[in-house]
Amino acid sequence: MHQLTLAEIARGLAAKEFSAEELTRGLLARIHQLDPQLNSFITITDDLALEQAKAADVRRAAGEQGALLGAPIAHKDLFCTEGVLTSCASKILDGFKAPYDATVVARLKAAGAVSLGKLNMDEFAMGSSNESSHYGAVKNPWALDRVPGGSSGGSAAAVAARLVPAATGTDTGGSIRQPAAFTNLTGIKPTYGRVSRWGMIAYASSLDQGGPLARTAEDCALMLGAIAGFDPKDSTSVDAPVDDYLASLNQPLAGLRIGLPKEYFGAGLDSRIADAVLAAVEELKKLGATVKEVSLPNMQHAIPAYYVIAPAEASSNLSRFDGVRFGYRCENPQNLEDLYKRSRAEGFGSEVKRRIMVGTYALSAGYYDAYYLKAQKIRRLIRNDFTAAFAEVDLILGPTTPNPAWKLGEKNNDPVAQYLEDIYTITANLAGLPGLSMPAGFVDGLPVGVQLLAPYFQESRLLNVAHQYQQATDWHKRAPAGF
Ligand SMILES: NC(=O)C[C@H](N)C(=O)O
Repeated sequence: MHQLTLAEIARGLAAKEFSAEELTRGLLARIHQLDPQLNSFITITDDLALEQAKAADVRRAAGEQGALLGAPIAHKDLFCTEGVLTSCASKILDGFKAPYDATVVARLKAAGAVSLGKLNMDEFAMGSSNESSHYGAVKNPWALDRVPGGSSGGSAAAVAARLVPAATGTDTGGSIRQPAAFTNLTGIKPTYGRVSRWGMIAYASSLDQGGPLARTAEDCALMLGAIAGFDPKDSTSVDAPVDDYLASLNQPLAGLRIGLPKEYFGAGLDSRIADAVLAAVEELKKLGATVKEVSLPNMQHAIPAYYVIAPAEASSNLSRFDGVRFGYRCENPQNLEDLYKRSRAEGFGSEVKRRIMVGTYALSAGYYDAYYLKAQKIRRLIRNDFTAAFAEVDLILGPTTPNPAWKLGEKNNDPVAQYLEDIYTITANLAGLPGLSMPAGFVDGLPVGVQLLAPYFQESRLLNVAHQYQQATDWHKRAPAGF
């Protein structure tokens, strides 16, 4: 049963081929058996999952029919889950049980999805390799000596290893798309404002967006349909109707205009990844798409701008972790200042501290204009580049990452080397655009991702193109050996 996609599970449950309880028991056993190799789960909620599965079976027996009713999923550990440990993979939140559900969690719960637990990640979502977690690094099921990507590395590893058919993730600078690329999954970062951030522990609030990681575009469509939509509890949530993502999957691609930004195929890109991406373009041409070159001239400034804005917002957001209100508190504080200082010094890991310091510096008097304000101006230029490109094409296509998954530990001593790996994903966050990564081949047995970017709120277009591509190819069906 673990081989089934979310959509296949939905059909199987509807046809009463198996019950939610059977499915849940099977997957929980699989997680206990196989996850010690991967470390993708921080918390496995066996009892709660079985309770939810039984409740879903009761609802179905009473005539309810929702596609996700009884479907197993799991959540990145930065979504608040009522009564369940929510750590953001940080020692500072060790032992913290959220008092309420994030909107994303609540919506999936209401749809009847069964949560199997909480997934490992980079601490506070800061990282591209899932090595900064307080609970240890996550391993890539395609090569256990390699990183699964980050920060949603636990979500990616668990879904790729068939421990759960789909999972939530969040994407501030690529954290859904890059791990999806490294593990042969499909992942979509929706338009900023499409999915509620309520109850999602904030990293960089003007960039963060939640979304699904799954094995197919169809599964992403199913899950996104359940979590997208206006939420009055998130002031940045957009009050616009949600498309029927499943309904548009089967639209033909004839006449689709694809733009290949020349900056996405320049220096730094592994030529074997370039070849795989161009082969995907050929496949899309066969399906009726036309292709032309476009330009995003300000892309070269994206990494410096992102790595000023994201730490600046993080330094503000993370000030709430003071040793008083949540999670970890140092022993024997001598006074209030000592309590703050030591709780934070002992509770945060080194990458988080680095970003708090960079961000505080960038926002400090005298430097604000030179760094933060300038980065915001670059952000506008990047957005303008996309607006100009989308006047000519419907979709932008390129590699998701410049290189395949690297070895565990390889980039640990050089944070900038790791930041540079985000080159193709962060522009979508800076501009607020939706982006999707889909499997498109292998390099030395390691998965390669193709990234698709669309204008605001055109998630249905991204899912449609990825689904059509997946009807014509089978890269996404390949499973890592041993899982
Ligand atoms: N959170 C993300 O989207 C990952 C990005 N590499 C970062 O560290 O900020």
